[in-house]
Amino acid sequence: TGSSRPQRMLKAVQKNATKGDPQSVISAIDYYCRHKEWAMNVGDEKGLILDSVLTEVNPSMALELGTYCGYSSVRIARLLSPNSKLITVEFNPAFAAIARQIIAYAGLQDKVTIVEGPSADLIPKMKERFGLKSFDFVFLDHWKDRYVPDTKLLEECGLLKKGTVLLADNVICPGAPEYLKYVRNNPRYESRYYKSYLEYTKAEDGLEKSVFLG
Ligand SMILES: O=C(NC/C=C/[C@H]1OC[C@H](O)[C@@H]1O)c1cc([N+](=O)[O-])cc(O)c1O
Ligand SMILES: [Mg+2]
Repeated sequence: TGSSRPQRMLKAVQKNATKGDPQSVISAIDYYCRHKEWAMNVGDEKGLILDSVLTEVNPSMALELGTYCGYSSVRIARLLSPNSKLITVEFNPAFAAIARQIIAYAGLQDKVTIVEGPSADLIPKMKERFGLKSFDFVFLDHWKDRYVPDTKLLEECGLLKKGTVLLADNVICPGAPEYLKYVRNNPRYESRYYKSYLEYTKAEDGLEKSVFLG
């Protein structure tokens, strides 16, 4: 049978990007997905907002829920300080396999740990498995109906600390209405919306940044 969209994305990276150069990997994926075949990467426009929030937070320990092909893993990991780490959770093994190769092509494999499986099962095991106390930054980009339950789980597992920043993709399109209600009417979060566009399209979408107040 034919190739998959993630496999074609990896091919585009191998063909058009420079090994060890994260920016060229990002540009190759954005070019492919804008001109050849759309894919659900956070993309270049929302990616600039992700970059600016990351630069502001400068996290030591970052978590990403929803790796897909690793585009945002590369965007995040390329901006991390030395010794800072990204843990990224992906449910779909085929996606995880492609992401591993794209992250390695960018030369960021030492900063990124991909964990395969359902976020609901993996989050409660994070402290013991990675010897970490809490996350400074969380990027939510997985199934939109998992944003609220997984945020509550992160709270319950003591994985958020005062000042932890949650950044959620797709709060408008496809939409995460329950999540917006949860973080916006919650005294434990200070939330704001960054208006942008759905990746590679003219449709509205945006990122919600929510600071956990402890
Ligand atoms: O479903 C989306 N993301 C969640 C992905 C879910 C699937 O990929 C990761 C997970 O293992 C699952 O198999 C999504 C969808 C659109 N979209 O326009 O449909 C745009 C986006 O940025 C998105 O993150
Ligand atoms: Mg998304």
